[in-house]
Amino acid sequence: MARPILTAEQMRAAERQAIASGTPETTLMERAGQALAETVRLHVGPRDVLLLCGPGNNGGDGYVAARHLAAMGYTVKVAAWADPTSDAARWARSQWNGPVEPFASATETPIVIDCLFGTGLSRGLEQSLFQRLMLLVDNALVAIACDLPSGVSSDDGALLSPIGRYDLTVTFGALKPAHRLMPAMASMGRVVLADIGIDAGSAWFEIGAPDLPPLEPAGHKYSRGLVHCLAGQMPGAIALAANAAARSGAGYVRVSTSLPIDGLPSSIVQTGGADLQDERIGCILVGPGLGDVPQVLTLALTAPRPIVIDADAIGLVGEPERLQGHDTILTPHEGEFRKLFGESEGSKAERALEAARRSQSVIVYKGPDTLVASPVGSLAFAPPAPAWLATAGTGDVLSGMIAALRARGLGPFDAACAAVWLHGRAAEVAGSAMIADDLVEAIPLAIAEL
Ligand SMILES: NC(=O)C1=CN([C@@H]2O[C@H](COP(=O)(O)OP(=O)(O)OC[C@H]3O[C@@H](n4cnc5c(N)ncnc54)[C@H](OP(=O)(O)O)[C@@H]3O)[C@@H](O)[C@H]2O)[C@@H](O)CC1
Ligand SMILES: [K+]
Repeated sequence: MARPILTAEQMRAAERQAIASGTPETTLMERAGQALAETVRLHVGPRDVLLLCGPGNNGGDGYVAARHLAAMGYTVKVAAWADPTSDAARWARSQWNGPVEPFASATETPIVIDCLFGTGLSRGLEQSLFQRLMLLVDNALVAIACDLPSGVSSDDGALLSPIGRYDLTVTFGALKPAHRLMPAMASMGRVVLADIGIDAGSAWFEIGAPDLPPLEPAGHKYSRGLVHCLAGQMPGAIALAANAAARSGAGYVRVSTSLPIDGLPSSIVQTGGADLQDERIGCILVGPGLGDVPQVLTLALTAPRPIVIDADAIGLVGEPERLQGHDTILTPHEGEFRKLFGESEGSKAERALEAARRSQSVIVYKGPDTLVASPVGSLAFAPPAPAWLATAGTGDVLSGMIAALRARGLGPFDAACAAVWLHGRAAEVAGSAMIADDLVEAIPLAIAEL
């Protein structure tokens, strides 16, 4: 299931809404601190705990968690970097009966819980603070962040000051962009989302397992989706993409190529011609292995069909505005993105949305933190994907999967989201030593699990 992702401001608005509907702020904080303590109990053995509390509500969550952990039988120490400054945090502090030591005297402890700063972080931590925090975090057996590691900018995943490596991050109400964006996401460990009774909706969300179009009993190969791939100078890449399209459930995959391509399954048709006016085409795929052949992209853009533009073809687009009026999905990685859209300012999320708006295309902005942006402002964040996807050919596989799901009838944004999710899942199924060809083989297994 898709899960909403909220900026700090949206989260505060959702909190205000919950308070206006009759849930006091202290109740929300009680739920958050209790969820934090419960998550510790579920994941971590009975070792001594140190909670580090900041001045705001993140610190407030820490005092609540300390009380619950102590009641569960943990030996709990609390160290505060500053006295509470908000009413709710002052209340939480008053409910904690144990001692509170100064942050500077906190010593290494097996379980360290960072409740210094969360969504209210407004600048980097001062040096003495982040150095000591990193020492405590990196020397802990288990390090846990309350909402976010202190130093992370909630809305864009930037590090405002250096952070240590956490094993677990417990967040409340909704995921925040930083939980799914680099560089922050790499240091958060597993992210657990706790329900605290806040109703969170947003045009930004984490992609969940997709609903694929049902296969009609009376369907035939064309109704199940015809993907037409355009080969170029290095046909190996388009072969991989075509294979991935076929294994993603396209009824028919065809490759226009001037050279015979070795090793393609016989079910994938190779043709010398390129009749792109064929109304049965569900999606055209151009780019993998294309080389510097701009005519092929121009030809693809003459066809009034959905199109996936990947790899080399992205660099041949020229002006993003050229794609307006076409039904296009673009799949750039960082370098391809900057080549087409320039060195624009802003977070990855903002740049993805701006690129979608300028090109009136769905943008699959690839990386360890892949985003899918639509021209109308929807933004989907990929769930964490295996690191071993960073290997040659996996991008070609993704573009073939997107083309297949588009040809099968999903809209451009949904096709891209579904393919991104299945691509990550297929990589998990294929295992850490996979090559892109193994990833293709794993696609039907990932689909069969749905
Ligand atoms: N939203 C919700 O629904 C719920 C939210 N909940 C929890 O609340 C958290 C957000 O709380 P929050 O807004 O009080 O902000 P928080 O992160 O504690 O920090 C603010 C304080 O830190 C200060 N400060 C900032 N940067 C600093 C720096 N570099 N160095 C030093 N100081 C710095 C800042 O002061 P100032 O910037 O004014 O100097 C202010 O005093 C959220 O992450 C979650 O854990 C839950 O209780 C349940 C419901
Ligand atoms: K924190």
